[in-house]
Amino acid sequence: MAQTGVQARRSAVYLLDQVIGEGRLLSECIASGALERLQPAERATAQRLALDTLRGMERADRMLQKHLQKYPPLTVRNALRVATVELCQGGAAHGVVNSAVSVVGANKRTASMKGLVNAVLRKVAAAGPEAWDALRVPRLPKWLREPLVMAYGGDVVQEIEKAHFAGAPLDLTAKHDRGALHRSLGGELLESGSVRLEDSGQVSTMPGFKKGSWWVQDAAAALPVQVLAPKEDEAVLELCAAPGGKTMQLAAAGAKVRAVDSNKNRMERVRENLKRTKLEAELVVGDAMEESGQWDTILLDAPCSATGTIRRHPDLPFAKDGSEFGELIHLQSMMLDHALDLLKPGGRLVYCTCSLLPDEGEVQVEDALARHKTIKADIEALKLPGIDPAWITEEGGLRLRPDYWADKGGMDGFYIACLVKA
Ligand SMILES: C[S@@+](CC[C@H](N)C(=O)[O-])C[C@H]1O[C@@H](n2cnc3c(N)ncnc32)[C@H](O)[C@@H]1O
Repeated sequence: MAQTGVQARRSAVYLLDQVIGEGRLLSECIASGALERLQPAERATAQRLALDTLRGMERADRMLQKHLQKYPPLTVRNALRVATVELCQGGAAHGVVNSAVSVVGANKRTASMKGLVNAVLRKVAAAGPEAWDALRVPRLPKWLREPLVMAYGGDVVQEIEKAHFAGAPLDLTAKHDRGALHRSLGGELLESGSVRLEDSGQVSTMPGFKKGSWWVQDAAAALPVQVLAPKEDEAVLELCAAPGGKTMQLAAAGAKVRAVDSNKNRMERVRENLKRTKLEAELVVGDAMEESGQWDTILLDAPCSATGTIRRHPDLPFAKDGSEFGELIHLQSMMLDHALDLLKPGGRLVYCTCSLLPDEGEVQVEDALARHKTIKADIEALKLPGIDPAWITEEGGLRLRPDYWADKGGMDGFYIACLVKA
């Protein structure tokens, strides 16, 4: 058994311990150096194993519970989960079981459980992918499932869960020429303009990445700037800009962008992204609530629960419990009020969140329209190629869900509204 496989699995188990035990997001763990000591290939394997295990956690636990009389410590449970997902997704039993035994054996506190791990995983391997496939699609935790069932109904939530379980393809936004990007990388050119790839490999080694001809951006996340439709040389205030996917779209369209974000580290990523793509914007590290002046065109991509991105971030339902969402919802309404105050008469503002919760989308805009009598929702701006008019909501926003475009590989959950001042 290759030592590299053991390293990657050990790191995957560590990531799961952090997410489930400490409530940390994978992105935070990785940014703080959790995978730093691994070679690039091991790092990719560790991340893939952690993501696959989080997506399949409910099934893995159901497979394992038959063979466990009581729950072992979290690290051992996570080693069992990683191995179960690998086995049930076709991994070779001998290598997977031996690696899991090595991972557990390498830790003094868990070494005594090597025998248990070996015995349980051999039974899981015998049950195999058939038993796995017969289990239901993993469900969201109750704290998130309940409000979504209230909003969309149980059948839709099951479809959303299917999309979460399937994961997400890789969507790219072209700096200028989407046709050329499609010809160079293949995949599918979506009606909305994104190029969608199924199996990409390492992003930074793909043709055109170093030259800055494109960037990674979910097809749904690329829509708010299309709704705003900035013109060449138009001045745009972009509130909450980092890591800069929308900043690059605005700048590529020729807009003069003032991009504001309060997080210095995240703003560094905007700077790097602009440098790679050779695009320009004025970058401001600061609080959106302290912006002043009057603008014709504003984009507000407010901080939110990010529950629309679970296909890519299956750690979110495990790391969070919804307790901080109330604060975010309050911040969103304050930011929306402030941004509307910064809007000149006749100006337009696009408000968006990558959330599935109506409290962060439909309800925010409905309430803002009630508070600001001079503001109207512009429904025409939402009618973009690839967008079903049935997705336009009562108050005049656009609700996007992971179960939409199911035959094409889905999209992130998003809410977008275009508000104009009389
Ligand atoms: C949804 S993300 C923005 C994503 C970004 N627009 C993009 O497309 O890449 C929300 C951002 O809001 C920022 N943020 C949170 N509170 C803020 C505040 N009070 N002022 C400015 N930015 C804030 C966060 O740092 C985070 O980068």
